[in-house]
Amino acid sequence: MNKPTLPLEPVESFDYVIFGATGDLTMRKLLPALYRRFAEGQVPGDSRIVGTARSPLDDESYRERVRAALREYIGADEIADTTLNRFLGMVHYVSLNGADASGNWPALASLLDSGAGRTKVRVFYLATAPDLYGDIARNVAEKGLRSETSRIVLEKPIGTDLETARKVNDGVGRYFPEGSIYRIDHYLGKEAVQNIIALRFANPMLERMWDSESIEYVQITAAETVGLEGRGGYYDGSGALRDMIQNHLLQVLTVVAMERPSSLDADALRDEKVRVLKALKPLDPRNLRANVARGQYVQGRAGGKPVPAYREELPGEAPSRTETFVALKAEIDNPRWRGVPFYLRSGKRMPEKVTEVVVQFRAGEPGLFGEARPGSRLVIRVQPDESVTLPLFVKHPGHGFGLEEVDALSRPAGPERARYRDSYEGLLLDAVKGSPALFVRKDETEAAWQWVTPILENWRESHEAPDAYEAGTWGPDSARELLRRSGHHWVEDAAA
Ligand SMILES: NC(=O)C1=CN([C@@H]2O[C@H](COP(=O)(O)OP(=O)(O)OC[C@H]3O[C@@H](n4cnc5c(N)ncnc54)[C@H](OP(=O)(O)O)[C@@H]3O)[C@@H](O)[C@H]2O)C=CC1
Ligand SMILES: O=C1O[C@H](COP(=O)(O)O)[C@@H](O)[C@H](O)[C@H]1O
Repeated sequence: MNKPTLPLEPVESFDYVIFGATGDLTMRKLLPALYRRFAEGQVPGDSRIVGTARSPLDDESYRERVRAALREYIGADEIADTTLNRFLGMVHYVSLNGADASGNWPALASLLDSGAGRTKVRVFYLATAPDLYGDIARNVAEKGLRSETSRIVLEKPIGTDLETARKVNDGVGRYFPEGSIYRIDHYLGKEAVQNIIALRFANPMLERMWDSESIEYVQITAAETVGLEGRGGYYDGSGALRDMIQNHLLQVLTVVAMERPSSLDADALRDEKVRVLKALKPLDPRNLRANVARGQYVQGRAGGKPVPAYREELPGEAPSRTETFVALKAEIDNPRWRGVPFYLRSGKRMPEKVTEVVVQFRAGEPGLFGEARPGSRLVIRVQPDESVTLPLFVKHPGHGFGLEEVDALSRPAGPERARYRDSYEGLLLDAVKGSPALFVRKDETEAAWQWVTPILENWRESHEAPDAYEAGTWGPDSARELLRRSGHHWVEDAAA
């Protein structure tokens, strides 16, 4: 068997232009990802990273910020001074209001066109508020910055509901063809999420059992221990449904539920994913509580320490109805999945940081070995550690037919297995390579919003507050009730 390795060949030289270059996302995720790829030899030294934002900085002062950020967000033992200095040599800064046509575009254009600039791959990465995306795309195009090989990467969120998502998509789509628009969802960059595709379609045994006849329900959980982390301004206008479910968890659901694609090409994959999103059964707004639980954390504990309530973490005194937890029951109305609940949940201030997919197979018949054996449970752990487990019953060694459970499928992954430490690393280079398979197509985003928007509207109109849950717990009782009604329970309750 060949040992699987990630291709680490260098990509071709590029210019990465980041809008929002002084922001948290750029400093915490984008630049560390580019640095690591550079340090491991994938980024040619004549590439350039051009930061833009309104702050009046020059190359040197911006480089100092980048240096500090890399030291903060990448472990000191991972940074060699010589490598860091070479990386910083690739970094430039142009002070620019991306939404303003009279901004300093000539300076950016002349920097990009200098040297071999026009022949390089050019990636525009939009890491500002999304309501600026249309204006930035227009200015990039009208100021002549788009080249033959340009791509534009859009950070989430693409809008805050269906209408605003369409506005963002149409705004950018006026200046860039869909084939060059890369909507990033960092969950698709996670090794274990990609592995679901391999597990499902490289194992005929699993592939044949992957339907309502064999599977009783699926749970997809993304739990975080953190609270607001200073992002209250953004989060309070968003909430867990927009922040995690509409994008990341629905993307994971598409990978779990899609039909076999005709190939691994971007459009073949995305055609199948969008079919799943379009087959999601609309939730009945008159009976929403039967299918959706939402919560907001109150004081409790995290990491063994007392932590404040969500409302206390927000600036100002105003009460908030923003949900920090959502659990919902989705159904996919197609022949493969009809009648199989897909339980999705995500929350802040949960007892542990864990993202996993649990596929619960149906129970067996009673008889030969006494009572009916519970159905097997395939657990695909995405993070913090990556693993795939499928316990099966075997005969206990010795006389008689006592049974015991053993792990039939197990792929524990220590850090040594994961070549990319962060999912942005692979995705940022995929944009350079012109490989959009792990990015979200316009119709996918809009189909996801189409399904989610009525829930948001219902919450807005109902004026009901989210259910309280103590920080450090698995969410409000309503989340457990949601499954209990169908005779199911969350995986941690099953283990208790
Ligand atoms: N932070 C995170 O972990 C994540 C963030 N996101 C999303 O990414 C986007 C950026 O987030 P984040 O970095 O946290 O936000 P920040 O507020 O930290 O940064 C915003 C950036 O945009 C720049 N900016 C604002 N207005 C303009 C303008 N008119 N022209 C050019 N630049 C401008 C700001 O710089 P200046 O003021 O100097 O212009 C700053 O660099 C948001 O949409 C967010 O929702 C998505 C996933 C995770
Ligand atoms: O997009 C987001 O994701 C993070 C969680 O990402 P993960 O890779 O750590 O699971 C979440 O904290 C943040 O609120 C959200 O905007």
